[in-house]
Amino acid sequence: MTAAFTSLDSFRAALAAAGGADTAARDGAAARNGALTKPPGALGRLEDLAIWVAGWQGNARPVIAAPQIIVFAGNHGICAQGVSAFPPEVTAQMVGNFSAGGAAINQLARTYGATMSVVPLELETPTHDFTTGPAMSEAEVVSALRAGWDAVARDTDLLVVGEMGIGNTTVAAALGAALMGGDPADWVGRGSGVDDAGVARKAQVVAAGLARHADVLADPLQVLRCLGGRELAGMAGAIARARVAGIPVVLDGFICTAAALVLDRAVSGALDHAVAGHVSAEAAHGRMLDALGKTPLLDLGLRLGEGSGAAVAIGIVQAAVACHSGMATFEEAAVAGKSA
Ligand SMILES: O=C(O)c1ccc[n+]([C@@H]2O[C@H](COP(=O)([O-])O)[C@@H](O)[C@H]2O)c1
Ligand SMILES: Cc1cc2nc[nH]c2cc1C
Repeated sequence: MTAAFTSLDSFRAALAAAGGADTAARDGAAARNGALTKPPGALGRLEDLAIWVAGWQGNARPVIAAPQIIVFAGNHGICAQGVSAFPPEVTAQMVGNFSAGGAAINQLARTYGATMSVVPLELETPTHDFTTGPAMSEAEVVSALRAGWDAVARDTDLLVVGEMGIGNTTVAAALGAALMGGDPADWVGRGSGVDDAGVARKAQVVAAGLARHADVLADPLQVLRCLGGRELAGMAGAIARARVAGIPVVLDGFICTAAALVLDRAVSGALDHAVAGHVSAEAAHGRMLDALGKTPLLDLGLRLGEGSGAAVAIGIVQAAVACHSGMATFEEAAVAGKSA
């Protein structure tokens, strides 16, 4: 699926042109849900999830036969400022681990029958330190958006995007602060394990980035370019592609949601095709999900990234769809309906 955009403006236009869910399929699924052999509402949020998938798949009896997980990787100039507990080489080393099948996300992909691919984005060329200049040029951010767009397979029926990028919790915090406002200190956390001094450094770096790029804060795609990272742009490109293609998406943790937030702020309704798979232990994630009006499916204390929380939530969506599409109706099973 080759991307139809070559600039941030044409990316925004492609996203804005996306259609909505198929209301006939959604209404059909709601009617079917009401006829299934269970007390009304007894499957709770699973019922809403199945109807939501039906709308985006355009099928009142949806299936999840081809879930896809894509892990984007990128490196960050701000790592030189001591914002992570791990050295930046770990990003490329983990890409090797993903390719060899040794990471958590490999095991989760296999567990839920999802295909998994990893997309390293110029790891040997970290983004520019955003405290001294824009993280990326327009050509660089568009290239990463296109890599994400093109990575979505044609037959995908449920998409998870994840990331690997030492330093990227500081990037996500900068995006959160830029797009939602508030004190930089409230957006930063321990990430992959920094101490109190590291958390304080992260807050200073975010504050410096906001001051340096004050002139672009009103434009979400320029915020992505100036304060973001390649793996976040890759995720944003893939989520946007899914929106245009009508593929439902499960969002992962803090970094994935920050990338998604950019789309929501750039084009209203851009995340109508997305649910929140989980809430991360990184405290600011919950605030971001609240702002997006998304209630996470899981709260397991995860703070790994890689798409791991969303991958576990694939199982929940599969369960919802299996019940919806596989259950008998009261009539088919000759079960008496509610008497009063
Ligand atoms: O997904 C999350 O909510 C999450 C929370 C904390 C850390 N991470 C992962 O840890 C890395 C970033 O942590 P850090 O401390 O280097 O900014 C990056 O590879 C993320 O995938 C991910
Ligand atoms: C080892 C390691 C694995 C990861 N997976 C996602 N982010 C990560 C960060 C680190 C440090």
